[in-house]
Order: sequence, then C-alpha cells, then structure tokens
Amino acid sequence: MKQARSEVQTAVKAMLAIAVMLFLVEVLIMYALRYLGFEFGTRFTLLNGILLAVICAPPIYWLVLSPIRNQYIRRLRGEGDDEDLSHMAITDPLTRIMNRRGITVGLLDAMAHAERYRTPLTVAMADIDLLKEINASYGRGGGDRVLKDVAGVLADALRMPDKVGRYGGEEFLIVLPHTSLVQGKKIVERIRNSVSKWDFNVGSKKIRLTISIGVTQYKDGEDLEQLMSHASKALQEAKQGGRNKVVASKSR
Ligand SMILES: Nc1nc2c(ncn2[C@@H]2O[C@H](COP(=O)(O)OP(=O)(O)OP(=O)(O)O)[C@@H](O)[C@H]2O)c(=O)[nH]1
Repeated sequence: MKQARSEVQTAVKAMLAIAVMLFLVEVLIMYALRYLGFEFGTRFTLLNGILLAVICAPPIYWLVLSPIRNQYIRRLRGEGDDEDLSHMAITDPLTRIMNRRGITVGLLDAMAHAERYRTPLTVAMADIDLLKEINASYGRGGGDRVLKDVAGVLADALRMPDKVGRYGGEEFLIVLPHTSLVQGKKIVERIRNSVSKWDFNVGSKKIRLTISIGVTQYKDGEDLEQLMSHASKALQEAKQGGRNKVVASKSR
C-alpha cells in the first residue's frame, strides 16, 4: 500500500515536471515567434500552453519515462540480468535459434524423457549443401544471410515440442520428441522440400539452395555420442548420395 502510494506520488511529480518543462518550451517558442513578427494574444496563448502541457504530460510519462524508469529499477535490482545472460548463453547470435549448447541440453532432456516414458524420439542433422560456393559467389555476408534464413525456415516448419539449434557452422540439429523414425522422416522430408523451393535473398538477388539431412531414432540406453554419430553417418550418406536428400540410419 505504502509502495503503491509512493509510486503514485512519483508519477504525479514526474508529470508535473514534464508539464512545467513543456510549458516553458512553449513560452520560449511563443517569444521566438513573436520576435519573428507573428502577433497573437498573450493571455489566450498562455492558457492554450498550460492546457497543452497538462494534456501531453501523462502520455509522455507513461509511454517514455515510465518504461525507462522501470528498466532502470530492474537493472538496479539485478532482475532480468540472469534471464538475459542465460538466454544469451544458449542462443546463436547469427541465426537467433539455439546454439550447440542449447540444443544439446534440449536433446539430453528429450533422451531422458524418451527413456523414462518409453516414447519414441527422432533426431536429424541437417546441413546446407555447398555453402562454400555460396560464400565464394556472394561473400561471407551472403553466406551468413543464407544461414540465418535457413534457420528461420527450419524453425517455422517445426511445432512444439520439436526443437532446432545450430550445431556447427552450417549444421542444424533437429529434435523430434514423441516421433518415430517413420514420422520423423516425413517431417524432415517436408522441411528439405520447402527449403529447396524457398527463394533466399542474397543482396539484391534471389537464389535457391538445398539441404541434406541424416535422421535416426533414439534407442534406449544409447548415449549422446552414439546417437549423434548415427545422425552424422546418415548425413554423410545423404551428401555422398548426391545431396538434397534425406537418409535414415539403418535399423540398429
Ligand atoms: N558465411 C558463413 N559460412 C560458414 C559459416 N560457418 C561455416 N561456413 C562455411 O561453410 C562451408 C562449409 O564447407 P564444406 O564443409 O566444404 O561444405 P559445403 O561447401 O557446404 O559442401 P557440402 O556440405 O559437401 O554440401 C565453409 O566454406 C565454411 O567457411 C558461417 O557462420 N558463415
């Protein structure tokens, strides 16, 4: 209660200060205009000025000052910093999706869940085809733009609780909980197909590109390294098979 009252007092004081400042600015403008030869009644103008200052002060306070003040208070209290930092620690700065650390934690969670509740889990490794050539043709900036947009297409194509993260330079890891290999293959095939039909902007040009995907299903008792190695092998097969392909790891 006491805190709410002091908040109201602060707001009223700030609004009064804004109103006074606005009024002073208006008076200055009025004298400047008069100096330039414009003529108007002083009393009428002063009344208008007060009215305008009183009307404008509350929105200026609520829209501009109050958010800045709240943010300042949050920073002072150290609130939000931890959240921001932990978010930054698991986010890839280029693509804004999870980085390797973030998606690995997500995958470990999904593995634990699958093992505990005996639900299927499918994992896919997607890799942009011939990114080196895109870099060579359009510069590293062009390659970066493509990476960012591919990440966007992948993220848009997935639904909760699926996850995607940038696992390496041009590699993306896709985690599909509650999904069998047969279902997972269909999902990643749909993703591969939509990437291949997407027009990617590079500078003023639009280009087409493809991705290759290796997909595998988690088996109880498997560790992260084993699971990732199956996904990587399947991806290598997709590359060797001519790229723009989905290859599922052989039944194990
Ligand atoms: N622009 C950009 N390029 C990257 C980034 N990370 C990795 N690369 C590039 O990705 C390319 C990967 O080259 P390769 O492994 O030969 O693969 P590729 O050219 O995509 O060919 P395949 O994977 O065999 O289809 C290299 O040229 C890297 O420099 C990045 O963050 N930005």
